[in-house]
Amino acid sequence: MQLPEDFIHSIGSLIPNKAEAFFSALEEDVPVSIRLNPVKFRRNPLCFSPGKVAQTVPWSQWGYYLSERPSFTFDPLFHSGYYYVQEASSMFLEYVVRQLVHEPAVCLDLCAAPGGKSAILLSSLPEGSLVVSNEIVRQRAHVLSENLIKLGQSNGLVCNNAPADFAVFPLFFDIVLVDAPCSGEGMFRKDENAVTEWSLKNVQMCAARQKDILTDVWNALKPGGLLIYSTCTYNMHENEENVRWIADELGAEFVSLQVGESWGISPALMPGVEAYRFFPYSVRGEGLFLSVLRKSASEKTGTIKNYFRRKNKNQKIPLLKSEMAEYAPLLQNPEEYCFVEKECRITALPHMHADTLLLLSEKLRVVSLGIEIGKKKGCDFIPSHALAMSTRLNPDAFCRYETAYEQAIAYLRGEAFVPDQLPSGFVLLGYKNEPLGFVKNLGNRINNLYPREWRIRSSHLPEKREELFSEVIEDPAKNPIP
Ligand SMILES: C[S@@+](CC[C@H](N)C(=O)[O-])C[C@H]1O[C@@H](n2cnc3c(N)ncnc32)[C@H](O)[C@@H]1O
Repeated sequence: MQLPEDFIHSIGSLIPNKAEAFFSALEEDVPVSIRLNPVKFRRNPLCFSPGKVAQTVPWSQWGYYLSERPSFTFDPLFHSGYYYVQEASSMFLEYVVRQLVHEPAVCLDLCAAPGGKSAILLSSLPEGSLVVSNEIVRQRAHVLSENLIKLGQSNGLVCNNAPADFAVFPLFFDIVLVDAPCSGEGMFRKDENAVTEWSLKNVQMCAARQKDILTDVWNALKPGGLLIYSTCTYNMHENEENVRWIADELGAEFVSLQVGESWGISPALMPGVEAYRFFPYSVRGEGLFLSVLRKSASEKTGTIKNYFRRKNKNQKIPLLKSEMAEYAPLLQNPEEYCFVEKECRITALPHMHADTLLLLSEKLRVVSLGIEIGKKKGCDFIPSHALAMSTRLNPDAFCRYETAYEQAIAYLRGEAFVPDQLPSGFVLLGYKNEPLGFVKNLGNRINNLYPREWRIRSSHLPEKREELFSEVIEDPAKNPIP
């Protein structure tokens, strides 16, 4: 790897005693890891195929290092949201959440695409929490939405806004995660572009932009709320200097975490700063910096209740309680949801978050929220892919058809799907018992309803079909499933 001279010098002064170990670690292979989707796993516990898993990720209950990189594109379970391909260091957020958050929280993931950290928040925050996943770049916001829809949770909202847009929600969020856009030094091993785009000037530009982002969103955090700040870079300008600045200028105190001694996590490199650093010479993962700060509780208090006194005069999305009966059978525990309609699309919102979600929808550019149930088309109702992915789908609402591997791949490619015997009407296809999506059997033809933009585009199949999961428990004791 050809590293910029200035970067070599900056690492030399950042970690003089470890620089050599650092540069040799950069020449090593990138570890491959996945994080199981707990909600889908609990519902349908499958076993890893023998030899696929090398080790568990110590700071994550659901993270696994794989023994080699499989072709994820050709694994139907990847498309059904059974797991998320995620770099191991970033799974540390799961540990942070488990250690610090014990009450349901309203959480903003400000820089969320492609969605790895939102996936963790959605599955690790206490039951009853709500996660707003925001991404400023429109196209990336759609990728974010796709990734989160596959996870099948109903307690989320995906939006496409600038950090300053959250100024209309003063003191609203219990937790704000800023996984900031950065100079990406921690990704050099994974991403050659990160190396070519790096410069000292870019580091300064990133550090200044991070401060702007933090300033813009700060007022949206409740007094006493948690700010989790992270980057995937090593230099102090984007890390310790920025969190020191948050503590001093914005008014916050550092929150300490107890971390496992054998995990290889390093402390902050600046006195008086509490942070957790992941270097590739001591941790199996890429570079990560993470620090948690608690906003001073002394600021004037405002609670979410205040919002609801002022809001709802111009409610744009009518609640459709009267039509609930029609959609209720599609969900398990339908009494926990209300149904809303906008532009012929029906969405189920958890009752406990409906007011908050509707309030947020008034001010933000929403990409997706709750569970999109389906679309009205003339007299027809077409179930949406989000319903197929949802863990709240009533398993008895649709006829199901279990596909063979080749059929599953053909379906995910958007090809015509011709099984032997398929019930008529909407049918939910599955693979290894995990829903893949809907088809509509019209008798003379079968419509493939898998979203066009999400299809597998590659036309070849890998020579060897090596699946990550098998249903067969050959020796349960040997399968490292939690
Ligand atoms: C490190 S990535 C986030 C990764 C994500 N949290 C995850 O775990 O998958 C940073 C994100 O910030 C977005 N971004 C870039 N400029 C931004 C800005 N000025 N304000 C907010 N977000 C920005 C990028 O588009 C990118 O998606």
